[in-house]
Amino acid sequence: MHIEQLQLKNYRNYDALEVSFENKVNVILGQNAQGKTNVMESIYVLAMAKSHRTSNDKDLIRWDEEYAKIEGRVQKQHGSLPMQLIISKKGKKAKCNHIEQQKLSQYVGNMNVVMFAPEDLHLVKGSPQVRRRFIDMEIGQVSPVYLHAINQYQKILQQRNHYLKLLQTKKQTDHTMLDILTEQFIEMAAKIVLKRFDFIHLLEKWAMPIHEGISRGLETLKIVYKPSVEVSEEQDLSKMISVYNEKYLKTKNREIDRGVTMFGPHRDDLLFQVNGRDVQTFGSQGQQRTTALSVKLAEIELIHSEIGEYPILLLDDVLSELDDYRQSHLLNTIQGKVQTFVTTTSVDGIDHQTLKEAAAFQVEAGMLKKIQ
Ligand SMILES: Nc1ncnc2c1ncn2[C@@H]1O[C@H](COP(=O)(O)OP(=O)(O)OP(=O)(O)O)[C@@H](O)[C@H]1O
Repeated sequence: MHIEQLQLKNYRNYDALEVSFENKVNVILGQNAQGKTNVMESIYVLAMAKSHRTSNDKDLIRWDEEYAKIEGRVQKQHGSLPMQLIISKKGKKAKCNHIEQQKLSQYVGNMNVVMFAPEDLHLVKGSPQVRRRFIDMEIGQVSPVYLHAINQYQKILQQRNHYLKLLQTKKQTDHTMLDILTEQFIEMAAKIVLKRFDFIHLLEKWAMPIHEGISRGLETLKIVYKPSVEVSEEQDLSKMISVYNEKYLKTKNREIDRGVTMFGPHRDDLLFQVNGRDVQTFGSQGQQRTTALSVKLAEIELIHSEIGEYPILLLDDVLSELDDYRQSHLLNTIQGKVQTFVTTTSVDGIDHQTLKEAAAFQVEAGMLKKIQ
């Protein structure tokens, strides 16, 4: 799939923008703080209804304005798909094919993107929260059911935490409500973790050969899902639920003491191993970069295998961060099959045929113009 046209209104430092892109590599050139990342972010937000760099939607609205609007026309195998997202201080409204979507979980997934930005290096060395967010966003793109489950889980988790606080502060003494909430919580937890096991399995399947290629056959990548409870990939839903129930009984008193939920997918993590060792702890900078790059490239293939179309790739400020070999590997992989956006302050040092044939745009103070 590819985005043919993008329109912005009051988005970050863009007052109004209307631009057509090409179904190949689109290079967005500009000095610092001119609006390169903002364009990339707007494409990401149009697809995911969430930013990759802020959890506060209001940040996306141009200062002193009431709302921001992103519109795009996405060309897919089965035709053209207009997408629209309006972000106001009251919330978000999403339209797909001119029809308002009641649930954002139904909207997300119609347009698929993979973003690779400097922050993605945190995927390996950052906190578990970064990796959980990555898993949820990526599964959500290919499975609206999962996105819905995650939203439900967050709601139950909040209610459960609230009730645990009441028990902790003795404003409540009856445990019946906690048992009811826990039953719902555990069912959602088990469903989410089952889906995550499947996803990680697939991601590893795609990432392993890619990583081997980038490391010239020297490194074997493994991706391991680390649950906060002793559940495993081999278990079915009912077995998992019983493992969670045992955990609940064991930790119930401590949870009440602390007033917070102490187990569940919101506490799980992901481990990347190269040649049997944890990359986060033992990996060199280079190995961490290769791992992040392999995972991103694997995501592209995974989305393609799940939905039958390649997603749009957004490379924000990362190309110049990669050495020549990794740069070439990346550009060779996407060449001719993935619509790609690349931001950079200068094309010096990026010497690849794909970029020489790219469409180029110049950004200056929130204005974007095609230059070639
Ligand atoms: N809500 C907003 N309203 C108006 N301007 C904003 C808003 N949010 C950010 N900006 C401004 O947008 C400008 C451009 O930001 P952007 O992150 O796109 O820069 P960039 O071109 O990617 O730069 P760099 O190369 O340094 O990453 C910044 O000057 C910032 O102050």
